[in-house]
Amino acid sequence: MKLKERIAVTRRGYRMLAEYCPKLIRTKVIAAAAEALSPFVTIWFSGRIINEITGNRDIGTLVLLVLLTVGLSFAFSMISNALNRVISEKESRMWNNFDKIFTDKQMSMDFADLEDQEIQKQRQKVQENLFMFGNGLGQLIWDTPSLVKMIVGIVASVAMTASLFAARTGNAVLDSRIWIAAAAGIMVLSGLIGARLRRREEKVFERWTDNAVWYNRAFTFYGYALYAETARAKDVRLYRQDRIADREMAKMDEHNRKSSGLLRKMSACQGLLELSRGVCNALCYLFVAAKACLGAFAVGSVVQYVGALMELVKSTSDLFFVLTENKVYTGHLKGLFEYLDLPDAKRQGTLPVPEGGEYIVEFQNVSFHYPGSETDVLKNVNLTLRAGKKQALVGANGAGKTTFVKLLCRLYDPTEGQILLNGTDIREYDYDEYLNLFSFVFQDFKLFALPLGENIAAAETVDAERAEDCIRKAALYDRYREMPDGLETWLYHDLSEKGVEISGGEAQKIALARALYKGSPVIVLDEPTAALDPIAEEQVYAGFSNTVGDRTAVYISHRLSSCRFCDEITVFDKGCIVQNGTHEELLEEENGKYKELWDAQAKYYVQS
Ligand SMILES: Nc1ncnc2c1ncn2[C@@H]1O[C@H](COP(=O)(O)OP(=O)(O)OP(=O)(O)O)[C@@H](O)[C@H]1O
Repeated sequence: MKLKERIAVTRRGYRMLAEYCPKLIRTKVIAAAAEALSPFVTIWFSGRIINEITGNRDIGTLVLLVLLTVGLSFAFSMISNALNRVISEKESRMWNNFDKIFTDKQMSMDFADLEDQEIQKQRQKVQENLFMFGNGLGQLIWDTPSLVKMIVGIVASVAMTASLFAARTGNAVLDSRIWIAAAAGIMVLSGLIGARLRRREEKVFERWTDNAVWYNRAFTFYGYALYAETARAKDVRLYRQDRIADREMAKMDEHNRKSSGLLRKMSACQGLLELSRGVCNALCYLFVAAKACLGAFAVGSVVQYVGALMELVKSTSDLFFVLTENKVYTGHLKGLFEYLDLPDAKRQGTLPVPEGGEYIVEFQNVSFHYPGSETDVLKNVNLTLRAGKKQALVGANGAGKTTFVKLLCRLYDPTEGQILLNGTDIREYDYDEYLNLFSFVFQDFKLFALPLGENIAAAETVDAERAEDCIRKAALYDRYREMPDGLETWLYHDLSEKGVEISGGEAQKIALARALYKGSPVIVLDEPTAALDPIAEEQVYAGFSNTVGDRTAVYISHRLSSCRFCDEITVFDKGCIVQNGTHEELLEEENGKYKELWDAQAKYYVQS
């Protein structure tokens, strides 16, 4: 990456940190500057105290020096403690804040992208890099204060060692100015070695993480999700799927064994870096000791010079390291930004949805295939949903009914043709406003481990009267009355010990109540009564017209008898619409698909 781009990426990283972790970097920078200055105070005053003891031995000066040393160290440590408290409080929220970056993106990204394997791999890689290793934003947070420490360290140690080179011993070799250049050269060299090793380390790391992405995902699934999630744990026990999990975990052990070789290489790099620093330190010691032996300065100054030179070696080598690190973390940040910048096609529309009035949705020659597949699951579909119309969609499994609904709510866009709302392509409307027109109950709906009322209102504030009305319409009232805390009753035990477990049918009724509560002009129900017992189903249908009122309703069901109340029934077969009409009209079509489906079901209800 070119320097200009690295600067731009780093700046964007700082902007993102300011947005998601406000004031964290600023506080860390101040704490780092205080921390960096603190050892120099001790080094400088220690030198002065030793010189005083070995020189004038003036008690007053000694007491003053000791008091200043202790007082300043105390002041620095108080400042550090106060700042560190603020930092740890902010850092404790940091990972949650990072998590929010990903949840924000996942909420706004196109639904189709959530299923796209490549995009999911991309997300997993940047997420694991950040959360497992702190790469990218984490490095930026840690490296910025380190950079400040180094700069302060270099400036302070140069200031404290300047007199070392000026001090005369009378020996031409030791007094030569060449030592300044030599010291600078050795430090730069040590820094360059450090930087080179860091690049090597990063290359090894890259190879390791490339392989690790899949294994981490598999590890979470086979090592945790399979056993911990009750929905899966049941089947795992009944079908002994733990044996498959054991086999896959054994493969992962093999991968980890290979990775440990790479990790060994990484620690070898670290060892070499320490060695180069050690050599530099030894040379510094020799130089200062030689000058002191020849009487260039008092013993106390040895402490000052050695301490300051060591800080200089460390800071210079760290500075190179951090500058190299910038190449590394800007690479990780770039990966993060590429993921965050994936276009959200659904959110390009800006037209406001007309308020009130009648909504007519029209599918015009719509065909669709899922991302990554070439097979059209909807083929040239034409259908109009008029305001107030009760529309049923029926057909065999896999005929394309749910896919039709997914296009209606723009989880996906048609691959051919268009969908119009009051004559305008739905892609032109503001996405959130468009979605507000619909209430959905999908087959695979999900409720949350939250109070019942919040589940129904999909919000923290619940209109109790309205919620209870919807509960009644969804035939849940009897069960609701048994719930210990009414609308405050928590569902499931995940987050509350007092939570109630609910059956599949009860969950479906709650999902139905949630759709009714939203009160949108169009309600879409994908097999809303599949899990209901016959009496509850009858209750829902008996009140259905009343419930739906003059709203448009799209209704998918395999129980054809429950579609009879609809104004129009559309029959799907292999992605095409093959019939349209009322129940009676469709039954008259002797060789029609509808009659075939109807007869297949009806024979079980006819007494023999
Ligand atoms: N996310 C997906 N990716 C790829 N193909 C999919 C996806 N979802 C569904 N399909 C395929 O699209 C076809 C239509 O599925 P759809 O769920 O629309 O049928 P359906 O009529 O609602 O069926 P059912 O009555 O079983 O609910 C099926 O062949 C299915 O395998």
